[in-house]
Amino acid sequence: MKKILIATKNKGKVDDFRAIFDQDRVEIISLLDLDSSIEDIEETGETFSENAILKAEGIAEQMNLPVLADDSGLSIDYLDGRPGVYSARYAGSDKDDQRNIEKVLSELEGVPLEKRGASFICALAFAVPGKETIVKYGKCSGVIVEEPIGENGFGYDPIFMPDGYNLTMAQLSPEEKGRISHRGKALKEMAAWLELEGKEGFD
Ligand SMILES: O=P(O)(O)OP(=O)(O)OP(=O)(O)OC[C@H]1O[C@@H](n2cnc3c(O)ncnc32)[C@H](O)[C@@H]1O
Ligand SMILES: [Mg+2]
Repeated sequence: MKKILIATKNKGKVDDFRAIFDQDRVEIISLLDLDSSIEDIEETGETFSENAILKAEGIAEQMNLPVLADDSGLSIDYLDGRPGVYSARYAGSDKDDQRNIEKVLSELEGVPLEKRGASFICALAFAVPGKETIVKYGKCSGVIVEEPIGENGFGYDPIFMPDGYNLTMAQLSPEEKGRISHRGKALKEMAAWLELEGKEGFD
């Protein structure tokens, strides 16, 4: 079985990737499965793609292995694109999903639904030691609802209702989320590109 290393310490992201890949053919491993001697990569970039490349190349170099990394976040129209690249730490350095959600909801208090448009964005980088890194993107548009609903997923999923759904992302099954999410779309683009180029693909 093929193994893919995802350069993330976010358990929710790892679960998302596991739901997207065919688990009988690909084993997903992440930084959570490796010993902690791996140096943390600082996300010093100003864009999703810069940070995705930093993470993928940083870990690929340390491990001498091909690595996938995603940098992602929520861009809210009414907040001029915030929290954006700062999504993980929007309410503080402890990366607390609950507090991040509360901050967003308080900033949108009283804002009507038609002005609550938002998009999840994902930049996905694939780094192979000694080769040029590839980056692909995915976007999922929707609205920010007024109260958190649902138990699945992670991050801002309970307050994000994707276009065409009457459910929040946290009410969708992991497989359904993978079909429509920013992460699922970026991964599909990446897989298609690797196939097109005749490169060693994922599955
Ligand atoms: O950097 P790694 O270790 O991968 O983990 P992270 O959580 O710090 O990941 P990012 O730097 O890419 O920040 C992404 C944040 O954007 C939000 N986010 C991204 N994708 C999401 C999704 O599918 N559902 C809900 N929130 C998401 C969530 O708050 C994430 O913590
Ligand atoms: Mg991060």
